[in-house]
Amino acid sequence: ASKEAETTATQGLKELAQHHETAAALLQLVDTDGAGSWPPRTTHGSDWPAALQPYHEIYLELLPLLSSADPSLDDAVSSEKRSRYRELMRKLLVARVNLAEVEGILAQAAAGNWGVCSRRAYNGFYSCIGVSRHAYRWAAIPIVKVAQDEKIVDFPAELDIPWGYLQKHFGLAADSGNNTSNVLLNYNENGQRAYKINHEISDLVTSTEEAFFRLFLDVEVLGAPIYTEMIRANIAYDQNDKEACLNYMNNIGDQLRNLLRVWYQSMTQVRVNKSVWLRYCQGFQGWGCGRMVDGEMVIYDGVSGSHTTFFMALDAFLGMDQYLSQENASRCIPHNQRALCASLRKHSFISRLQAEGDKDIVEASQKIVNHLKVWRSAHKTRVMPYLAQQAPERTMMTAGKSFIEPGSDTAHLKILEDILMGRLKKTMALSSRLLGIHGDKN
Ligand code: HEM
Repeated sequence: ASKEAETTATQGLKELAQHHETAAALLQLVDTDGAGSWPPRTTHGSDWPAALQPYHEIYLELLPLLSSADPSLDDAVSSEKRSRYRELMRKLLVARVNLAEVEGILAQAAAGNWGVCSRRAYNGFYSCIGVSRHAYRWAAIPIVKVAQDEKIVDFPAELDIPWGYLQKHFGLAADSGNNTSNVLLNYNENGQRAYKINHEISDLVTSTEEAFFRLFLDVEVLGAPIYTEMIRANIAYDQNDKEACLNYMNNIGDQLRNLLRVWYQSMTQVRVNKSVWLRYCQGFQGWGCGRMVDGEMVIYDGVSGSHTTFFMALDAFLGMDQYLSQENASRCIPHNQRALCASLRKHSFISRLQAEGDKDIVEASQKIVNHLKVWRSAHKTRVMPYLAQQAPERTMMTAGKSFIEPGSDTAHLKILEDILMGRLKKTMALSSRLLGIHGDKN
């Protein structure tokens, strides 16, 4: 979108924010975390304050060492490779990063002084540190057993101290990166991804990596206008303007169909290849290590598709409960995204729909829920084979579930399938409830 169009969009939102809490929550997200737009605006590297730039350079310099075409099955070889990568990263960080200056910039931003570092640069820096932490944690792609067995990782201060500021700023608590840091903020406004994870392994790995991560951006690009329609639908329903509400609900249905079409077209074997996804895209985004917090060992999960802002917001708009546990949400979802969803959930009118007077809105809601139901069913069917791929150098671990509990791979896959099935069933129940409203009337 042109700058002018974005300004108009923000202006429209400002107007709405005076009337409704949901709009105020979206405006807060767009203005601050989004640096004035959604998906969030970012810059990487050269537009940053000079003191932050070494991080960008170091990640890119070490990128060729991260992934390999032939992961070893020998623990000693893997350990040696990991130590080499980590030592090199530590050495470069110590040599080039002036931590006091970096802290100075982050402290200024924390105090609201954005003159020293634009929000777009701050966003890009969050991505760089998030991805660099994952690189340090694994030090190799594909990830290997010896690294999975490591439950406490001693990060360099250069990666820990900025992370503390960044996590505090965005309002979340995990040691690991999340979908916002590692995926969304990794793209600049031209759709270029700054921190790739595989370097010249094969065309298949490159194209799979590109297509897979790009889908999360595409969902947010297509989801952004839907947030405003949801808010307008809420306002119209609260004002008893049923005709306007119906229009907005129909718009949501149409736009959702388009968004999901992109998802269905992208999550295919041609674009996201099963033979390389698990080893070359997924493992790195996992985490599975942690630290002692108040005398208890806390293990963090890594980046999961379940962090996708759009699906969280849609569930909230429909009045569904949150997929993530409160604990996981507070670890992995930035505060302003959680606040938007909480507000959409609080103002959801779906459970208030009546047979008398709301028939058309009920129908429009049903269409939306049906789209979501079909997506949940497709997601479940399509993704399970990706998780079942062979990766002898590692044990099973999805990004969203670290699997610290023992069990066979089949048992673990069953746990995941059950989780997805549970969510599908809840969506089906909502669909039936909406159908029941008609049933009562007829
Ligand atoms: C190969 C690709 C994928 C695999 C193997 C996969 C796997 C999974 C698994 C195992 C879960 C449940 C555990 C957890 O919470 O992490 C999950 C949940 C979820 N995933 Fe995916 N996923 C894939 C792609 C995607 C994409 C591209 C999106 C969205 C752009 C997405 C969105 C979600 C959402 C929203 C949930 C929460 C459950 C729900 O709302 O039904 N996933 N995924």
